[in-house]
Amino acid sequence: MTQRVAVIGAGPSGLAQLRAFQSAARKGASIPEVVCFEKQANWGGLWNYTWRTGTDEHGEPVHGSMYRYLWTNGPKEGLEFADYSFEEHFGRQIASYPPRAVMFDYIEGRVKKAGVRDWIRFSTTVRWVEFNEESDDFTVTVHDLEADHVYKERFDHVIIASGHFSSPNVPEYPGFSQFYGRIVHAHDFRDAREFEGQDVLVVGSSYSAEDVGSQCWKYGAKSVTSCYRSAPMGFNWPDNWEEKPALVRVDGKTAYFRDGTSKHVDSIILCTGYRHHFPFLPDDLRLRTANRLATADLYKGVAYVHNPQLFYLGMQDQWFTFNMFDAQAWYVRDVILGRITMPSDKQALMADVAEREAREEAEDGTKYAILYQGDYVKELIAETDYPSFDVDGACEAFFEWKHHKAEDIMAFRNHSYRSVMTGTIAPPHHTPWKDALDDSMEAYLRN
Ligand SMILES: Cc1cc2nc3c(=O)[nH]c(=O)nc-3n(C[C@H](O)[C@H](O)[C@H](O)COP(=O)(O)OP(=O)(O)OC[C@H]3O[C@@H](n4cnc5c(N)ncnc54)[C@H](O)[C@@H]3O)c2cc1C
Repeated sequence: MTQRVAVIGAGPSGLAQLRAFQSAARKGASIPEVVCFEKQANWGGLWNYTWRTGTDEHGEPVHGSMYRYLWTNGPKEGLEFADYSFEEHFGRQIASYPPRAVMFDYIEGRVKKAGVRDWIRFSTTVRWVEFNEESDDFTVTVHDLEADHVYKERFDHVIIASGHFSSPNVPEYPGFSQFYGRIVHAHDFRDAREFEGQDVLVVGSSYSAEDVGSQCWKYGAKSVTSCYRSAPMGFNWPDNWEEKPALVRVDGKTAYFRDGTSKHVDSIILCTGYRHHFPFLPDDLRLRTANRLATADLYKGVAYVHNPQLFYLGMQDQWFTFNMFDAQAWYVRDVILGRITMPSDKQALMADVAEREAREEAEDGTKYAILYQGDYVKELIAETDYPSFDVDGACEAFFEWKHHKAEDIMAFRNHSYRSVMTGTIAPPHHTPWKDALDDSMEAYLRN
């Protein structure tokens, strides 16, 4: 009987999985029946932008965490698909930090070409997955949101590609319930113009804090204050941006910090991260991991050690994104197709995880993390027919990116880098940082 594979989510990871199976089929392999369940009405995951916050048109939690004027944070040269370059998609090289509409178009271009849209059941949320010991397969319960119909199907393998930047981590601080400005998590941040003329407090010190704070500043906030738990971001911020140690409490519209200082604030944006959240999984199948390079309990970063018929994609802290998801998806495909044999003994699977964790813990620092993930991508692609690409070149692009941010955090997106697929250098782009209200693809490509 034909094997059946369920893929949960049609974001960049889930789409990588569909493309992996399609490319094997195109080369003549016999592949399982692949069904992808996507709760949104379109593909693209986080890159499928929505203005909505809270709940969607079906009353489901909104998945999107991206905002109106989001430009890629890292250079596109680090994430380019090895089987579908930006040049192939746009017919020419484009600048290194595209706005999200351009990224969506690029993501969509590859899967449109692959012709896998009809493998996806849109507006269909996975409600529950359980493993059947006797039949050695899974029962997946889904809700067709348009028809408002719940049904179950059986699958031999389940691949979780539901992302981990959608369920916000929302801390509580004394005085929040009395604060009479707006308190919003980055998950619900959509348009920086809302904060024009305001004193904005950004809680956190990672990418969200950096970019959301920068957006507020660029779109006219009166001042930005960011606060950190362990270390400041340390960039050369503009005059009206101040970094402070941890927030302790708020009183009225005054925020108090660990060093005893205080600041008037009109709005508070919590850039306090996300949780790995799988409300559709029972305890025995549910990944419990921090956002780290070596996820807990995943052999080769993908196969769930407690049930190796279950896979997770893209659960790592992400330096590499799209091409790492591809490397993982091709690996998972080849395990399912029987081209790769994983150890059958659980101890061996767990030993692999322990080794990865030990390596991650041996050293730290950004450069190390980038190299670590680069090595991981190399390791996986060496085992499959995913087109090999210049992973070291991608690491170089990330190093240059870090360097350019340290030089000028507000203008680092004006730099361009060399494509690791085609070798051409991206044209320069002058991101209009003060007034980039036209972030459409047309405006970008005109540049
Ligand atoms: C604000 C922000 C900015 C970012 N900027 C960049 C950037 O500049 N460059 C970069 O490379 N990466 C960036 N990322 C990282 C981003 O996580 C990845 O680019 C990518 O979107 C991850 O793909 P994914 O498929 O793993 O997850 P997602 O994109 O989150 O897609 C998961 C999909 O699963 C679906 N899903 C979830 N639960 C269910 C369910 N129960 N049933 C059915 N479907 C379900 C969702 O609807 C969604 O479509 C950013 C992330 C955020 C939050």
